[in-house]
Amino acid sequence: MVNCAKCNGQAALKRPKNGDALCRSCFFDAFEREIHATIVGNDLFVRGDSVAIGASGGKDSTVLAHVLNLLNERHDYGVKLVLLSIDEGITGYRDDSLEAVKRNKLEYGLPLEILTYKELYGWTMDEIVAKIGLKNNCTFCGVFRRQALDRGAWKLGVNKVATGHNADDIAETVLMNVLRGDIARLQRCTQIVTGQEGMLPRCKPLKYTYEKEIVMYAHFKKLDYFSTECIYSPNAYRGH
Ligand SMILES: Nc1ncnc2c1ncn2[C@@H]1O[C@H](COP(=O)(O)OP(=O)(O)OP(=O)(O)O)[C@@H](O)[C@H]1O
Repeated sequence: MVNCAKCNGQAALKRPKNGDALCRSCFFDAFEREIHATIVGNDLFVRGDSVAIGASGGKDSTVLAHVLNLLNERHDYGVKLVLLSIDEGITGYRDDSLEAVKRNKLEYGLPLEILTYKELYGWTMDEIVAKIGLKNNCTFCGVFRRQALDRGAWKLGVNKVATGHNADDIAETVLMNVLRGDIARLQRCTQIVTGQEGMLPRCKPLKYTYEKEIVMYAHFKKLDYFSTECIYSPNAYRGH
């Protein structure tokens, strides 16, 4: 038996982040404390903020919604949280993942707003892919989503957006920008708060959280999320 490095009980995992052997409860504690430290250390929220959590139904945004809701109560941030989902119109993917978001809305007691590409742009991603095929479709979708999240946030009257981007996502983005030689983006992409002119600030509370630990946390906490990859992303540069 391996002992928990914190409480000496039975360890349940070895943390990918630092190799510590921890029991479940000490892992939850460390995981949540680190996200709290990121929020406080970077002044991500101030009392009275209204924050839309970009909720895709995937593991990252589900863990983000769960942890923000918990920390907001535990540490009395005084922040109003709302779930904001964008339905890109991808049959067999987003329709299923949005069902997970709807269940989370009930579980966490948070309001949920869903905006669709169809109503915003007149096209679903299914229709776009039928027209342009599986080349550059992720680029379209990414640009649309960024704007859709912003429009949804204005509609909800919030002053900030939080997304579930994690440390692995950011490392991938750094690598992609190096390979593309995109110096401007390389500098921007590691910032914890972004927001181009005229857009609401966006923050990434999971910036220092490892993807593997997010999966472990979601698994041990039995969080309700949808784990399939987008059916239209096999050619995406990120995956490559
Ligand atoms: N359809 C969407 N609606 C709302 N927010 C989204 C949507 N897609 C992505 N996001 C936001 O952007 C973040 C990063 O997007 P990414 O494509 O990595 O998400 P994912 O793999 O679909 O799901 P997740 O990141 O939740 O595991 C998400 O964590 C979420 O906050």
